[in-house]
Amino acid sequence: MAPAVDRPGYWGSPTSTLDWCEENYVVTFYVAEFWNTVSNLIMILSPVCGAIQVIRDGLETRYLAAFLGLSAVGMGSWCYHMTLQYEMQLLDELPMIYSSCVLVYCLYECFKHRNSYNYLLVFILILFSLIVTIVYLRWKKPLFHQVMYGLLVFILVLRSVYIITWVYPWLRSLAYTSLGLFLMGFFLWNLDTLFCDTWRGARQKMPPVLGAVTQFHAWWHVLTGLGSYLHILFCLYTRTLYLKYRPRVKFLCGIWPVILVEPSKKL
Ligand SMILES: CCCCCCCC/C=C\CCCCCCCC(=O)N[C@@H](CO)[C@H](O)/C=C/CCCCCCCCCCCCC
Ligand SMILES: [Zn+2]
Repeated sequence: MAPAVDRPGYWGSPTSTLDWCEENYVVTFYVAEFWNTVSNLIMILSPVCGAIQVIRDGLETRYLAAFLGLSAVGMGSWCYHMTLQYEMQLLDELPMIYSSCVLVYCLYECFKHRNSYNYLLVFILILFSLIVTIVYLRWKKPLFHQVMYGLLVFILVLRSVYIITWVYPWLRSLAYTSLGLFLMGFFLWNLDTLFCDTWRGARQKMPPVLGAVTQFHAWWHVLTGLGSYLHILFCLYTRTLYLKYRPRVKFLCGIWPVILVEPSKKL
């Protein structure tokens, strides 16, 4: 019998430049990396809930773009891990850059008047996205994408630290929870990549469901999905606080955080 990692499946041989630690086509013939695929559900569905809230409260379109961007990353990532095809990998990785650029815009423009637009920043972010896209299409090095994405995250973290240090210190817990989840996800992403042989060996000795717990790339999806969702809430809270809309965090069903603003204060 061929080793689990070489098992053929519905989508043929992988053409992506990255194949993750999860063994291919083990759970089903139709999904290359089952756990890495289904773990995207949280990244797809939670921002949909945020987007509905933005529409319902008539908030700025940029926040709708931020939530839908995160959902698009989740859908792209679903397609990529399901097929391991290069085109699907691009659907996962490029929207990570675009949606981070949307967040950079939101977070750096949060202390501006309502209905104000910074066309220069829009131009710079579109140019950056275009350059990253063109270079990455020609120079297919995952490290290039990772560095560019890491740079955007770093810019977001810097701005968040500025906001919670100098402007709204009481938003610390939201900002730190978001960052903590994100960094924990990144730590597991590294564990998955660096010690893959160890996890594969361990999984062979475990019952399948327990083995699924060691799919650390899937955990990275869950934790960064949650961290990114909370980060968008942080941006939205900062913005609506600045505009004096009296935002408050409400927990739907007692667990799921959303931002509510006063009905009379809609944009
Ligand atoms: C304060 C928290 C910042 C939150 C940033 C929110 C940015 C939201 C934008 C997009 C959401 C992306 C969510 C992750 C999707 C993961 C999809 C995925 O797994 N893609 C892989 C393929 O499946 C892809 O190849 C993976 C790329 C990983 C890149 C890792 C880069 C690490 C960057 C970490 C930098 C930490 C910097 C900390 C500075 C203090
Ligand atoms: Zn992934």
